[in-house]
Amino acid sequence: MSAAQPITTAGLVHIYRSEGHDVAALSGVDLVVPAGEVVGLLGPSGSGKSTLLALLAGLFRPSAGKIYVGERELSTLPAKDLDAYQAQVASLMLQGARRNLIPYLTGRQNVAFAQERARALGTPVPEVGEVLASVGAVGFADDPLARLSQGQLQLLALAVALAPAPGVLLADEPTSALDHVAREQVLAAILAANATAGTTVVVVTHDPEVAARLPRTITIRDGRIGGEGRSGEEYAVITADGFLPLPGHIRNALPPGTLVRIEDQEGGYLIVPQTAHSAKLPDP
Ligand SMILES: Nc1ncnc2c1ncn2[C@@H]1O[C@H](COP(=O)(O)OP(=O)(O)OP(=O)(O)O)[C@@H](O)[C@H]1O
Repeated sequence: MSAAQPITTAGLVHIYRSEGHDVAALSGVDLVVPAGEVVGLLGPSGSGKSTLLALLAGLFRPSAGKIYVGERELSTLPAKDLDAYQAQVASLMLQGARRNLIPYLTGRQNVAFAQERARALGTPVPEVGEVLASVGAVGFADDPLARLSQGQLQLLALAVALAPAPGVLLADEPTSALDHVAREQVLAAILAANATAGTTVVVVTHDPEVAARLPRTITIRDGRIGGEGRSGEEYAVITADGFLPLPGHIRNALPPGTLVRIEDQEGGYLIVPQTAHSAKLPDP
């Protein structure tokens, strides 16, 4: 069982190196998630959300930058400690329930199996029945997985992720491809894990209704933090090196290369694009 952990990333960069070309998936992410917070990660397809989640889970190392989870710094953590981190501290729920479940085991057996590494490391883990009850999966925990609905499988995938009572839950699209009722059950179970155990939660979602239920959302755009939502209000976020990503609709109006003046205003700042008139140099 692990206490809730704060997460901080500094200048996080990830480049996938493949034959012929490299892909920069993350290009400088500065993220702060206090211990016990629930945060939604939003953003267009290919913007880098899954890559960020995988790096936070310690699946691979970043190309540059730092990832702090509690006292640990993941980019330089020895392999043995990274293994213990994955077993005891951070649980990753991959997109697609079945990718988190061993198909020939029941839900109950899957949860027990998911606790083995933590047990072997001497970490106390909750009773299997307790984990299943916490997500509302007791009624179908002994059925063959092949007989279960998509929503039931997703609840079991969540139970597997919560099996070692992690301090951090990282969930990639946990409500995609679910009907309304199942989506509510999965979301409620995630929020309950946060409320009862204080688990820090980072959840990737494309679903605006799910995003609206989260207290804070972060939008990733082109491998950077492009904006934050707080209680339905959207904000742009200034990066550590002083850059200000423009919201999408303003980006369309101000193409790359546009010159703007930043003017002090009462209570704020005004961005004034250069016009043909304002660009005219004064007569000598
Ligand atoms: N294993 C890989 N090898 C090469 N490029 C990759 C790999 N995984 C992801 N990418 C590329 O990295 C970029 C970010 O991908 P990522 O999957 O992190 O985005 P995403 O926001 O999670 O997308 P989606 O919402 O579609 O899941 C994309 O351009 C993607 O094509």
